Amino acid sequence: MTVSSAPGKVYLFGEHAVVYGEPAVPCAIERRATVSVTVRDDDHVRVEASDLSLDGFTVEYAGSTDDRPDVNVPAGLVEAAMGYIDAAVEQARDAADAPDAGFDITVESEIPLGAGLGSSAAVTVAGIDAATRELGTTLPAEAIADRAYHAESAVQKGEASRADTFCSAVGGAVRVEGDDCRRIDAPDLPIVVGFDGGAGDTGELVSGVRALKERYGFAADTVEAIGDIVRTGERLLDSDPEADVDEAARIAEVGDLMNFNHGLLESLGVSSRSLDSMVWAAREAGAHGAKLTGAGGGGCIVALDPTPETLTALRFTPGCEEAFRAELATDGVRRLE
Ligand SMILES: Nc1ncnc2c1ncn2[C@@H]1O[C@H](COP(=O)(O)OP(=O)(O)OP(=O)(O)O)[C@@H](O)[C@H]1O
Ligand SMILES: C[C@@](O)(CCO)CC(=O)[O-]
Ligand SMILES: [Mg+2]
Repeated sequence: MTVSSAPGKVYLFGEHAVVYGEPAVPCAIERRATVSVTVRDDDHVRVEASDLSLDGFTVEYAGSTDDRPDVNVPAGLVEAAMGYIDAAVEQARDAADAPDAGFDITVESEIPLGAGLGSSAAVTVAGIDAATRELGTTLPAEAIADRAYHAESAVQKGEASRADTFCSAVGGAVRVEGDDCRRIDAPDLPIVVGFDGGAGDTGELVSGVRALKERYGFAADTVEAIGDIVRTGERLLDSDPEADVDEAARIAEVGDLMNFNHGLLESLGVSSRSLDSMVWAAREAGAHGAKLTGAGGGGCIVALDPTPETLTALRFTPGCEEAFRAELATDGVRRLE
């Protein structure tokens, strides 16, 4: 058996716009998906994913296309639920040149699904890494990232950037612009996450932004303005900590840019009432900045606050189900067994 884990992420800035070639800066956080893989002696794929619950049903399925789970939920939902694992299996078979390999796979995850923390990328990265190693091939993190991008992109019908998968594979803070992916230095950021208990559909939200952008020049300008925020933000993150910039002032300015970024995401239609109320609760509690993270529609916000105030305020905010501090994950994919 091989076991790999990979982290989730928050976006400091740039989600959605990154799909159209603007830069983005996601940061990996210490919440992980762990995938265990054992090769089988036939070509079947059996997946146990206890976090995948659809309207109260817990799904446990065998993953070969002719062997779908026997559960009372619409086939489309099940297909959507298992798409990332299926795509990861295909990538591993291709990487190890073993088209008929079968696997028993178990997925465990600390990352809420569909909530903007990159659960799909983490499961895909950890799944490809564990399955390729189980077939005797060990790939560098960058190659795992590339395969995970193609897997996510296939499931999201071409509507994916390299940002989530690269960040999850290599860890730390990263900068992604088109095919150019790199790790960057970032100051120690006091990240707080608020979660409304809900989820958004990444593919649908991305299509919604694309439609707005094609319809209105000012929506296309909004996407470009998000890119400008990222370019300003990355200069701030990159400034020499020894220089005469006061660290607290620098983090406060990063927060200002996050606030601006949230406003633009809201105009593009990807926020929600509960995301907005968590953002406002964080701002009123004195956070340096707050924005939705990931695809939006529901799920998580990210705020910066070194004090306990934002965490406390979020815990008392109607619509916020969970709030926690997130540590930067300096490792990306981790090989556990
Ligand atoms: N623990 C898990 N077990 C199995 N599949 C999972 C698990 N976590 C996530 N997935 C897959 O990822 C999908 C959610 O991906 P989606 O891209 O919609 O949200 P996200 O990655 O959590 O958020 P975002 O992309 O906005 O950061 C689930 O429907 C499922 O297919
Ligand atoms: C909305 C999006 O920008 C981030 C989702 O976490 C989609 C993507 O980059 O693939
Ligand atoms: Mg995702």
